[in-house]
Amino acid sequence: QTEIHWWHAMTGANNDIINRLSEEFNASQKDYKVIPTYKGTYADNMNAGIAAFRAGNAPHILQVFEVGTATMMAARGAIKPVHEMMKEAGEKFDPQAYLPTITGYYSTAKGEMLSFPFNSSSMVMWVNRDELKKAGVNGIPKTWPEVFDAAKKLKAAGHETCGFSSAWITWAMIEQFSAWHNVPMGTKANGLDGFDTELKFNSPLHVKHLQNLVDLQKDKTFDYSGRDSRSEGRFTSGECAIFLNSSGFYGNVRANAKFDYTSAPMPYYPDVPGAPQNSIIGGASLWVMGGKKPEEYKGVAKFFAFLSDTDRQAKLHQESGYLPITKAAYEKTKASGFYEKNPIVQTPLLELTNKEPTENSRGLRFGNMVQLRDVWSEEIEAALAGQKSAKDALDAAVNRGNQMLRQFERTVSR
Ligand SMILES: O=P(O)(O)OC[C@H](O)CO
Repeated sequence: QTEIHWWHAMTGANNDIINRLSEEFNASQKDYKVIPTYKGTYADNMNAGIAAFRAGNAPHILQVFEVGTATMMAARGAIKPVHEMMKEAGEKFDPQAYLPTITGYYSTAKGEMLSFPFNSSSMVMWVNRDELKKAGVNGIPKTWPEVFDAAKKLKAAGHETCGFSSAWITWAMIEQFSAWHNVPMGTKANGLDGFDTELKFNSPLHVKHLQNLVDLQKDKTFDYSGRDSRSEGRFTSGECAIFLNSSGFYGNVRANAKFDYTSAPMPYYPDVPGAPQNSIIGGASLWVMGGKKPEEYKGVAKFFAFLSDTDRQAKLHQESGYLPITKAAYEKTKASGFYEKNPIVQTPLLELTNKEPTENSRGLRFGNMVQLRDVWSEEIEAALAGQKSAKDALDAAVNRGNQMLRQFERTVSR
């Protein structure tokens, strides 16, 4: 039996899904055994995979979050392009079967799929309806000013440590925020049209938004929840009744929240013309590592074909809140009337397709993005702590980020 090692970053309900998929695949045939291993956060997992490649013992499959895409693409030799592997393995593979909004992220300009889309998400606003009602908030807030008002009421009604909050601070307040308001995060369609891109997210709108968060942080009407999603339990525990996080949070919400919850589109500023625009995808894809034996690639290809099966995809989407990866899985879910009964799962799809994407909302691809996020978070944290003005923090985030982008450009052109 040929072993296929799969390193991932999924916890809780999503970890259960990874284990189940591996077991099902292993039971479905005798030649290959998929062995999943949890390696920590997305950033930890990616770093572990890259370090292992250098040491000559990389896993076959590495789950990498969307912001690692440019780095993986540039890592020639370290990766085996998925379209190439599927072809060599003779596995049935039709790139047209997958949703283009998702595959576009993971493909070359020529449309060649480099990594396999697995758990794509978008960001939504998770809401605790019971607490909103208790605080006297009528309906679900749609705009940022409405969220701020609701958060003040929640605070007054007993949510002293958290009026509202968000996981993934930069994903929420810079990346998704820019797309949702149709303002550029950077030039060159946010890097999708070339690595020679420059960051632009220190506009008056971005500064105004960060300033609002800084003001509200003072008495915890907004309370910071960190750079990734490790504090998402603040929603399921009931502490924060409004919480921006991935749509892929659904499984954990269902398993842990003991209240009436739902998801709603991200808030927007109503005075911004055209807002809301459309959201962008997040989550992760599966990269196949380079330097493995043909027999091992055959097994990986078989596993990807197994994952693409319509029923399996539909189930994955419906259970996890991640997006359906194939058109067939989406159509099947829609035709079954699932979304009418489970609107929570439809929210990210409605956001992604809210309007035809523009240069500002097709997505993003910045080199060194994992490190960029840390620098941006550091600056936002300084502003939230009152050490810098919102404007200075965003100017610094942009300037430091641009330097890192130039460094990345030099590395890839070598
Ligand atoms: O929680 P996920 O898996 O949807 O990922 C969220 C962000 O896109 C990670 O960069």
